[in-house]
Amino acid sequence: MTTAPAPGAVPAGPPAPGPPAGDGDAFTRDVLPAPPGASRRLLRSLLAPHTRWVTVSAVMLLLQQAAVQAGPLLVAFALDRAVPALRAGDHGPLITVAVGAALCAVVSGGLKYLFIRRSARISQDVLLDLRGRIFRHAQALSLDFHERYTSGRLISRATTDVEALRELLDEGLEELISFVLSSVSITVMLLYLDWRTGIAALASTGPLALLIRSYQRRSIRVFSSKSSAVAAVIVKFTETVNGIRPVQAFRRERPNDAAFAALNRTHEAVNGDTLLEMARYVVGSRLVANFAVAAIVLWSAYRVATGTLELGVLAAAVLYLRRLYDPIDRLGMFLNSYQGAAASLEKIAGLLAQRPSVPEPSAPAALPAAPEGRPGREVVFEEVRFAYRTGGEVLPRFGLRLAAGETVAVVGSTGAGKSTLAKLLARFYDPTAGRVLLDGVDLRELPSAELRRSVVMVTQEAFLFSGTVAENIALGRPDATRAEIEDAARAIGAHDFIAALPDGYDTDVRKRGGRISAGQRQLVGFARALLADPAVLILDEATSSLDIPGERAVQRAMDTVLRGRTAVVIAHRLSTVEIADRVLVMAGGRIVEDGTPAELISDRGRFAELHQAWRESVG
Ligand SMILES: Nc1ncnc2c1ncn2[C@@H]1O[C@H](COP(=O)(O)OP(=O)(O)OP(=O)(O)O)[C@@H](O)[C@H]1O
Repeated sequence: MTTAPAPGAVPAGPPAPGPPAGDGDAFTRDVLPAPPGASRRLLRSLLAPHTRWVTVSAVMLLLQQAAVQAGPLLVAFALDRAVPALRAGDHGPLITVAVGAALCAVVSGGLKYLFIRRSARISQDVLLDLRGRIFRHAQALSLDFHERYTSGRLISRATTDVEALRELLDEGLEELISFVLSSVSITVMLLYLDWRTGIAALASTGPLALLIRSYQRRSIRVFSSKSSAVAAVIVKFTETVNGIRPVQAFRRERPNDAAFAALNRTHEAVNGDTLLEMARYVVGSRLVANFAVAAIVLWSAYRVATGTLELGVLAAAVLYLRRLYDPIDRLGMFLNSYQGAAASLEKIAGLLAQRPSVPEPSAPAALPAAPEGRPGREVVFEEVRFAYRTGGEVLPRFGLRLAAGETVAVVGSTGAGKSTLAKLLARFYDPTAGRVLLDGVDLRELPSAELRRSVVMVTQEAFLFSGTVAENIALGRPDATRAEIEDAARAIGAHDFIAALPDGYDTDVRKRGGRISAGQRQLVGFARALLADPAVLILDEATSSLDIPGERAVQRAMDTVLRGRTAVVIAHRLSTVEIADRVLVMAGGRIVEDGTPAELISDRGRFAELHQAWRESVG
């Protein structure tokens, strides 16, 4: 069957460049859009399972603060009552004060210990939960997200941003509660001593509130840049380490050093900005506090002079006023950790708000039962068009039918769209228009478990996870027995080299001695695919690391793995093309030739030229 471009299809040619990834792109700015209030909802959902213990901890802290605040009252009682009573020969009140002070010390120490233990457990549980959510979500997000977001940013979200929340939970909330409690108790004391002074002290909190608001507004921006600056450092680090081979091969160390130093300096500068904001706040708040104390003292002195206020009350009021303004620095600490956590939570909420671009179907469909004896499943691309999110149209509208059990080789120049076609079939992306059908069922309607069972893609870089060789082969069928794993390896021709590894199939692939070559990795990838036994198998340049002397072995491995299923092979070898039932030649995103190898050779088109060149290179 041949492809028939639909009428009105976008003309073939190089894809148009996509929109520049400039400042307008949320991905470059590191703050992904999240619905309003998402950070608050996220924090609430994280704390919800701990409501009971959060309440208990808050009560513990309240009682602990009450025990601390009782200290001055006991001193007052000792001076006013206990000392005169002692002079009169009564030891009782002083003993009561001593016992009371000891009790307060024990209760306050004990409660503080319990509070720290409990709050640490809550914060650790919350962080565990949050890190788990980030990890699960990252795994669920689609390929196009990961291509743009990068692993460094994800690491930064799961580490430094989660750490910012830990600071708030561990220290910030305690600071806030002690600030509120001491402010309220001192204000009550002041009002009790002299209500006019109390009201004046309360009035002075107006300018302080304005100061706090402006600090909050400015610092959220600074903290957001701080989190992005840390992320940029981690992104550069991971990119360099992931690409260490080309970095060393092309001597990129020096330019990399310079780029890294620049990012580090930005990080330093942004950190400096957060400290500067904090310093501004502390200086401003002290200024307001000192001004308020001076004004109240001046006014109270005038009242003392006119006889409307006692000197003792003035002295006590001044002492209390100082104590009222002291915790304002502590409030600064809280605001600092709060802003840091708010900026980080916003980024995490933005990440968690991302939805997979290839979502699970809401109404999943099942594949029809395959007719007895028919290998593989039929694949149909129906009026499909495709553009990557960051680029122009790569595949103009096309239709294509692959019969069940057919082995189809796809050839074409680099950038022709071969991998893109394969990725649509494996549903790493959904088509921009049209449908991809597997035995008549739209891939979008298949539950991902069913889809991954039915369609398997083996790529050039057969990735091995940490674990044993056997576990790596069994990836597509974790319940496979050891005998089945070995059978698959034997069928592919990988058994001999695996058996020669230090611990055979139990060799850890990341440990010394377990390192295997690129070609061997590809054989493991083949064994994995054979064991998974999908109805449709896609091999994307999967044989490129296998050496020419092993050609016959490769041929056997390919024959084995392709037999009994529908196969799409992005072919780089003549031998692969020769075993195909059908060849598709792609150019500029279009299928320009389609037929059996023999037909295409006799047609004298592009494939015939390619075939000729291959023949000559093989000699
Ligand atoms: N993730 C992506 N985002 C944006 N554009 C992409 C992406 N991947 C590929 N492209 C573009 O799509 C076009 C087709 O790429 P594709 O990888 O499908 O080609 P190919 O035929 O497999 O090439 P090769 O033989 O070099 O692997 C190219 O122009 C490429 O720049």
